[in-house]
Amino acid sequence: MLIADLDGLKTHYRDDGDPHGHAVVFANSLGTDLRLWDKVIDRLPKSLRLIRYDMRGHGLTDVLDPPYSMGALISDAEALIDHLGVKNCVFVGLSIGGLIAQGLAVKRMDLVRAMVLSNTAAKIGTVQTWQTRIDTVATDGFDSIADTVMEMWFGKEFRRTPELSAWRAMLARQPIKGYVGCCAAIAGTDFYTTTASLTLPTLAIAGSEDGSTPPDLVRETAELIKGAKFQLIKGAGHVPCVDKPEEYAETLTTFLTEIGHI
Ligand SMILES: O=C(O)CCC(=O)CC(=O)O
Repeated sequence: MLIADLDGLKTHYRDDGDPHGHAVVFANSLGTDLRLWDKVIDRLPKSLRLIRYDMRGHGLTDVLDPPYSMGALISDAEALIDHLGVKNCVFVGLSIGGLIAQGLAVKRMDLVRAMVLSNTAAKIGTVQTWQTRIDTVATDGFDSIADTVMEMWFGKEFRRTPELSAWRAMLARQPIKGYVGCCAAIAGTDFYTTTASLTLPTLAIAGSEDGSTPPDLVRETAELIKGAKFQLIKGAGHVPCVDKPEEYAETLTTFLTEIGHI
């Protein structure tokens, strides 16, 4: 098991593939851990260096008291990448991970040469919707939101499979402090202006059945960035790396090839 001590924050990560290969760094969505990427990593060329981590308050990474700021989540990603001696990675961020990608690309152009904004936007939800989520989870726990969240996370077809219960369990087993801490970070983030200043190669991915960041919202963010590509995965929900992993890996591989990362 790999743990990096990032200025006191013990961060759980995995570093797979070729240690000398071009690096791809993956950042998770809210309420998930790094297993989110298992099916995609298995389908990517092993000539790549494939790094994924549990963000603060999630998985096996330290849980600090909430609230968290988006700046802190971006600094955590930055510190891990520096710790691993990586430069010029492609940063793949899903939902809150995509907010981290946008912030990191603005802050550290030397670390990020291209980004994949998966099921994300420059701004997700409103302060009010996130405050309601924080209050509900803090008072009633994950059972009060889990069924609704599963409908947002996965396309209809996948929700009929037995695997759904495992993802529901992953959500329910996240530390509540970590989850609400990250909800607060999303609530306070609006990257419209800074993301519009970005010029790095960008691929935006949306799921046609995404109930959290619907395709039009993802497309609107892609359109802020000159030259960004947009790919819709049909039948996928908010986490297409889980419910449509073949299509996701293929889309990612095509992009990595186009930009000369493979
Ligand atoms: O998935 C995320 O990182 C946050 C966006 C969201 O609304 C998904 C959810 O509600 O679980």
